Amino acid sequence: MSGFDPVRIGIVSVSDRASTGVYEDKGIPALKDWLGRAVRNPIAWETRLIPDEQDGISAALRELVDVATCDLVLTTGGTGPAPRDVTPEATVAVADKLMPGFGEQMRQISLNFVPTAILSRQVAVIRGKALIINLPGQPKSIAETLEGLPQMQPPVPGIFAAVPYCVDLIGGPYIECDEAVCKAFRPRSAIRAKG
Ligand SMILES: Nc1ncnc2c1ncn2[C@@H]1O[C@H](COP(=O)(O)OP(=O)(O)OP(=O)(O)O)[C@@H](O)[C@H]1O
Ligand SMILES: Nc1nc2c(c(=O)[nH]1)N[C@H]1C(S)=C(S)[C@@H](COP(=O)(O)O)O[C@H]1N2
Repeated sequence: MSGFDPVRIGIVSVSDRASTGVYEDKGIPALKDWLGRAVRNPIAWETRLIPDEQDGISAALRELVDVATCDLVLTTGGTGPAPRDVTPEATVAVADKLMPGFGEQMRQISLNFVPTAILSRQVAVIRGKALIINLPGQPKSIAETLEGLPQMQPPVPGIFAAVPYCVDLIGGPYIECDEAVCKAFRPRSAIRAKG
């Protein structure tokens, strides 16, 4: 027994071209790589590679939360202004609650990497006992937004620092991070004593 709660994580790569084989999907591997390094809990993965279709994206999110019982779902792609970029609309359509701070913080972080950061309309929402977060489609933006720039002065925290406590608050598993990758923050009263 590892002593860590098991966590079920859904990953949705939204890309017309990757889902039809025009290019290889790099979104799912990039998310698995970063999360696999950052999260110490045993992870059960649910992955989906789908085109930029609003109803299909919403259906995948509903299925991952309601049927596959994911605690956390991350999407990548389809957050921009192009006509087929509809991931934020599909995500809001399945929301019980909006969590605007995630999108605000991601755009701030991304401005340190690209001047076009504000073109991402990414959102985060709660559905049931799951947190759903949109990330941009550029595979490199995954580590950029999740990890931030902890070495910078002053440090820019990545958005994943707030994910474990958010998941606590909605009744999910106690997520623990490898501090070398991500310094998660919880108020002292919420930190679980080591068993
Ligand atoms: N799943 C993916 N795998 C590999 N590269 C990707 C992926 N998604 C996006 N990219 C890269 O990031 C760029 C910007 O992503 P964006 O989501 O805007 O793609 P897009 O232009 O809408 O095309 P598509 O939906 O066909 O991936 C793409 O042009 C592509 O180079
Ligand atoms: N961290 C980060 N954020 C980023 C980018 C990036 O390369 N890195 N690309 C930007 C660009 S160019 C666009 S158009 C928007 C939307 O991207 P998407 O449509 O691929 O989701 O994300 C923006 N946010």
